[in-house]
Amino acid sequence: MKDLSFAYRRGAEELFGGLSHAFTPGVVTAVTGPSGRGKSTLLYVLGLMLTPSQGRVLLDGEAVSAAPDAARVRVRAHRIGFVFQDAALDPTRTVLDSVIEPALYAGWRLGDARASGSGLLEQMGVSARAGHRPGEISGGQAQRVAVCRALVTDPVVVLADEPTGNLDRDNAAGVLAALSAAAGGPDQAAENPGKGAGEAPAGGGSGGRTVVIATHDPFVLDHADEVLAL
Ligand SMILES: Nc1ncnc2c1ncn2[C@@H]1O[C@H](COP(=O)(O)OP(=O)(O)OP(=O)(O)O)[C@@H](O)[C@H]1O
Repeated sequence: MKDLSFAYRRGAEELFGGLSHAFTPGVVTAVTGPSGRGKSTLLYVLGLMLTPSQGRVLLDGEAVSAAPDAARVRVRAHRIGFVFQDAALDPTRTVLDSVIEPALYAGWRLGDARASGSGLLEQMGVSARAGHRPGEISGGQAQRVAVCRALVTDPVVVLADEPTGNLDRDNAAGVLAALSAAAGGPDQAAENPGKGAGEAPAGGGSGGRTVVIATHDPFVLDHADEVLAL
């Protein structure tokens, strides 16, 4: 991101104040800061759901935040995975249907989406819950399912908003290990041997994925490769 600022309304407080940072594939970056400073908003801007009021989001050197709507939608669908706060799974869908939805939206064939989704659920240790609905699984399982959903299209960027927010230490370790494994950097999972941790293969070519986590959680801050304070 380059010189990035965002305001929810014209004349409203500018968040981030012209922030620049190069996120690196294979690296897990934790974004932290006091409540209300704009951690979630920054993730939405990086995820192309909000448009910066100043500055740019660049992906492989391309100013994707300034691209026309259709191109932004394509980048979001194919290259970015998002873990929403509190998992935010659709209560009416089964776990597997929730996981494969982004792949179907990105135009994948049903069989390919199911294969990718089932494989991820297996790796994350939640395949036994594939046919259940979110009301029938634990908070830790729901967060791991949300990580599967974010990874199903094999994106190069994974953005996670407070993914360990309401979890105990073991479940937080599991979710963090899954995200570290997704990054595929040198320290992946080895430092975070959480219970039931996933071993999601790193995508995005040999350099792995770029993983950005908005968090207050001291456990995540301790184990992230780098910390960016807002
Ligand atoms: N949709 C919105 N419209 C207007 N203002 C908003 C909107 N969403 C958030 N804000 C405001 O923008 C600021 C940043 O909010 P944001 O949720 O990004 O902060 P945060 O650092 O993630 O906070 P927390 O740690 O409490 O989750 C806050 O002042 C918030 O009230």
